[in-house]
Amino acid sequence: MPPSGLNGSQNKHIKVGILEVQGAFQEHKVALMRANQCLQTTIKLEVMEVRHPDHLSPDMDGLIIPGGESTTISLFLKRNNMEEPLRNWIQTKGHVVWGTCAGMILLSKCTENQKDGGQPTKNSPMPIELFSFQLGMLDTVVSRNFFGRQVQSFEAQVTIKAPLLIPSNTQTGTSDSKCHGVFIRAPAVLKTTSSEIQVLAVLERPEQKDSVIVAVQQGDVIATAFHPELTDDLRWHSYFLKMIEKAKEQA
Ligand SMILES: NC(=O)CC[C@H](N)C(=O)O
Repeated sequence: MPPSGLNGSQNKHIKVGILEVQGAFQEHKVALMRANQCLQTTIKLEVMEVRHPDHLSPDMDGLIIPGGESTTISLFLKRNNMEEPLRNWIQTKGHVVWGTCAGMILLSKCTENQKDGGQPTKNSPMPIELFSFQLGMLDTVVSRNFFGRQVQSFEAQVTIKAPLLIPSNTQTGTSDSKCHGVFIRAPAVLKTTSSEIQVLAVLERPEQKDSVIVAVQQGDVIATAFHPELTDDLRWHSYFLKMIEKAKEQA
């Protein structure tokens, strides 16, 4: 009998889309495939590119919004008439979405440090169609470029605050409560604005004597300010696949 990492996973088919506009979409794809192998399921995982409204098919189960530049990504989505289809797709029961870095910004309801062409202000002279938008799926206030400019990008240990629910017999990374975080001109969550938000990870900064929220979950939506796809630790991709399986069972 094949080992089953996920309950009742035999012969299932999961489709995951990756928004392929900018960022490490190839790395996300490889990590998803490896995570699925490591979970030792018999789930058939299909990874598909998402660049057009027609790609947002109702039978796609999960979507990753990779990093990049959130204004550019949102303008791409707008110009390709993907804003509403994407919102509708995310809000459909059983669909799971994960935003990394710029993806976290796009998923958040509120953003600080928005650049020109970002969120509309009352007296702005720019035509409205040039404004970027946010999907508003997370009750969070996110600060763009929270840690500084590109040259201030860094790598650091992140403290995981929630069990990532990975079976201990898999090779999906260490089982301790830390993971390696790659922060590239990363955002951070300044504030959570509802009790539905679960903090998944924080970055402890002893020098500043604070701890910054860098990963959150609200229902079937997760967001990480850092880039697990750029490390060998597959726990986040495994967690995402498990969320999909659970959402599929409940849908
Ligand atoms: N690595 C990233 O995705 C960076 C995000 C970028 N700083 C933004 O504001 O959109």
